[in-house]
Amino acid sequence: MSAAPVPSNVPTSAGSIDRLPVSLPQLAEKKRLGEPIVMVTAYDYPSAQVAEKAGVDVVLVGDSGAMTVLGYPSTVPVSVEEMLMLASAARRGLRTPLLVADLPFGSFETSNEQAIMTASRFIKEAGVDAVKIEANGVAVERARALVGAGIPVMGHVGLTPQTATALGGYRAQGRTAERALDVARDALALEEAGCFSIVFEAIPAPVAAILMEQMEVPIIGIGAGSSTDGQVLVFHDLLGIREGVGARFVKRYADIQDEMVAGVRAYADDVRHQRYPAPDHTYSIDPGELERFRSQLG
Ligand SMILES: Nc1nc(=O)c2c([nH]1)NC[C@@H]1CN(c3ccc(C(=O)N[C@@H](CCC(=O)O)C(=O)O)cc3)CN21
Ligand SMILES: CC(C)C(=O)C(=O)O
Ligand SMILES: [Mg+2]
Repeated sequence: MSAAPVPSNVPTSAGSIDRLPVSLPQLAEKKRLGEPIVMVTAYDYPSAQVAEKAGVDVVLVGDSGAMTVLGYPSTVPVSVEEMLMLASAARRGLRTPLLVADLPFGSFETSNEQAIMTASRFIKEAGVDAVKIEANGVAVERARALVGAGIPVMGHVGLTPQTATALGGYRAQGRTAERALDVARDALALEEAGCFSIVFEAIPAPVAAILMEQMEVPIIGIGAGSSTDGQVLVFHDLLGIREGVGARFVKRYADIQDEMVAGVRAYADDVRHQRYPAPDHTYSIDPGELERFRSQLG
């Protein structure tokens, strides 16, 4: 008996029944045991495969992909359709890590219904395990609604790039007592709303450390010091695939852009000097067939 055809909108590796992703309880257990949680972004099939092979715990299809792979000047313009394409591609390259996708700006703020409809698309069409939303005036209510609908939600506080204009640009947050209290309120409210984990982005390390005393869910930091339960970095930043965003939290572990430029330059050089293609790179044809072809062509 042959299997029924898979509808084109069903992610084939995504929902695969033999997949055993990192679970939410496993992340909570890592926090309890003090084992750091490793998260990295990925935006396509090869970057997801790299994250998988490197053995990370969580992969984030960040809306930073708006900037790193789509070339937008900020994360704000990226659409749900674009994010779904990135997330679907990442999904096909992953088995084990938990896959989380950012809900893009404008895709969840209007109503709880809009948030659930958007998040459901990420889960059903792209096969993600959870969604992430940035703190804003409505995020707590949306997080509660999403969790109530059975959708795992990661929160994001501190520097929230989707509302960076209101925050004064891509600037560290929580640098006065009042502003640190704002970050604390966001984090505690998102936790109370049912988020299984929260990202702390660009806040002073001592502020994060004090907040950590109160947080019960796993906290993933980026520019929040070493007290958090895990760390996240953008794939293209840590590998040097693009020029950095200039954030002090970026540590570069490779210079892949240099290697990629060198590779393409060597290829261009080979073509221009007729070193490529070599005979090994070409296809043969039976000499008789070739002679018939030549004579019939006229
Ligand atoms: N490639 C990339 N990596 C990221 O980490 C990232 C994105 N894109 N896009 C969305 C946001 C934007 N992010 C950023 C971008 C810049 C700074 C930055 O320049 N920070 C400076 C100024 C700090 C301040 O003035 O307080 C720094 O020194 O860290 C921080 C976070 C983090 N996210
Ligand atoms: C930096 C992480 C937390 C993020 O939100 C993204 O990559 O979009
Ligand atoms: Mg993001």
